[in-house]
Amino acid sequence: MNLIWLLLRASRIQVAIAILTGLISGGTSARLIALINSAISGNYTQDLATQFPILALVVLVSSIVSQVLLIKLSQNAVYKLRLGLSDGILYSPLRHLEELGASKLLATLTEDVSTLSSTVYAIPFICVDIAVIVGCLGYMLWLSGTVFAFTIGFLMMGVGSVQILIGRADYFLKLARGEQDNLFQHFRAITDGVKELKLNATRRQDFFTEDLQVSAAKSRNQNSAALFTYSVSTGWGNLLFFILIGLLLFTVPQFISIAPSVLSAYVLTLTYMMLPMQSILDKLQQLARASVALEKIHTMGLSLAAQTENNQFILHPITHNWNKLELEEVTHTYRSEKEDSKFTLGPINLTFNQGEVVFIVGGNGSGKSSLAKLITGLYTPESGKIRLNNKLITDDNREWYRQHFSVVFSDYYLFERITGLDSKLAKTQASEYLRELQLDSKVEIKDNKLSTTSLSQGQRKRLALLAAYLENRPIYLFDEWASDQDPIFREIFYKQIIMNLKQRGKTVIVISHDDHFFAVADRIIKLDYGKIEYDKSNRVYG
Ligand SMILES: Nc1ncnc2c1ncn2[C@@H]1O[C@H](COP(=O)(O)OP(=O)(O)OP(=O)(O)O)[C@@H](O)[C@H]1O
Repeated sequence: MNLIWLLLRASRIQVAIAILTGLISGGTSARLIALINSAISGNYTQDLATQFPILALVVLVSSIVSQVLLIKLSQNAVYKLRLGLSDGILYSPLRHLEELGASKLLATLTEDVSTLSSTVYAIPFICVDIAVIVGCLGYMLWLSGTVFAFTIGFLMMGVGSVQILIGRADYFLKLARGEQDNLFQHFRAITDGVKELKLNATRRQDFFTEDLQVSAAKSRNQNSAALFTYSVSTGWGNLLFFILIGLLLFTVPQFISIAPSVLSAYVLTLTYMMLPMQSILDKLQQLARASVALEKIHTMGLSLAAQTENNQFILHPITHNWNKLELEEVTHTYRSEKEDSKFTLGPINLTFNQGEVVFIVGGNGSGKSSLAKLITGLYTPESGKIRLNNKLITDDNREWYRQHFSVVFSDYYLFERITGLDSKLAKTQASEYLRELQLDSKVEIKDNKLSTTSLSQGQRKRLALLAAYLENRPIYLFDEWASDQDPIFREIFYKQIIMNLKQRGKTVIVISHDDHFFAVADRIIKLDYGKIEYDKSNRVYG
């Protein structure tokens, strides 16, 4: 049913027209059958001969119009679905996405979306099939109420029994879809961990036989069980038609008197109905896969339409001249299944001022990167408040707040498109920094795009730095940027880039383990097990 909503959301009027033309096609098909039946029963007239091509043409035109409309609608629905789901992911809270994990998100974006696309494509055909069946049922009712009551009673029992089989098949499909997430995780291990797997034959063997093979076999068995049950239900559905025809021919006439013309019309109509019935039964498994996919998207909390985070930032320009950014009793907790292994960052009380260079230091796992996500608004504080220039940051303005930051995370992503190259000055600066970062012989910026991103890790990180630099935001945050750079670039980073940003009035927050360069900082904040150990001015050294 949710699938029908997908179509309805695309355009109600077009759906209504498509259904109407579908019904015309179904009704005319039934009229055509009645005509054929009349002709076979010896009531041949010139009138029937004239009606025949006209009715055939109406069936053709109405079914084509209905299908064309529904195909357009379904393709539009797929288009909206793809964009909606990507939007749903982009506007889901970061923590929620981290908890879901990349493999589940990828499985949904590829597997579930393609399942839904192929099913939505089948809906037009199902609609026309249903219209033909409705038309045929209408004709049978008109032929004889008593025989119709028997037929419909039998068909309902038949549909009930087919439904039980389909329910069982759906159960296997759900299991198979669950296993698909594990398979995707293993596929990621193959692509991301190929070096480690190549280097260690035992690990490769164990991974292959105990993880990948087990998961692939489960997926195969569950899919086979589902497909097997579906084929049984399709076969059973077809058999029921023959049983019905047999009962009408040989048993029912013994209890109810049926005119031979009615009987032959029934048999002819039922035989005609078998084709659309079979086609619907065949497509049921596609529909079931689609509802599993939709349920999966739903339970992942990835809404297809509703945006979970507010994005009204466009309405308000960002504040380039600000005085202070305050974190007041801010906390964030990573919960795990074991309550004793949870990690709590905070309560954190910090104030950042414009034009300050602040270093955040601390041991591995002390909470530096998590604090960076809280400061930049990527994590919503569980408790406590964040204020920018005394303005409280809430769900309504968090998107706007985030636009104040330019960040290079330790697990950064390098986009080809560079923003902030609008002025001539920015373009000159970009070329200067490309030269200084020794990237000018490797990379060019053309039409605001980097000519390549296939570079060494260190070079890619230098490009990420350049991209962030050019964004020209009021606050910069670098998470262990210099960790994999050679001494020359460390020097350029700490002594030129950071200083240049400071001179431009930017606030620079640097997460660093480079104690050689601590003198660059105006202030040093040390974290220990999620708490601030100290927050002290560094000016005496500077
Ligand atoms: N995605 C996550 N899911 C669950 N727990 C997490 C996650 N990220 C971090 N943690 C927990 O939070 C703690 C702090 O991690 P964080 O990455 O903030 O530390 P860090 O100081 O930046 O460490 P490092 O110097 O190694 O980068 C970790 O010890 C871990 O227990």
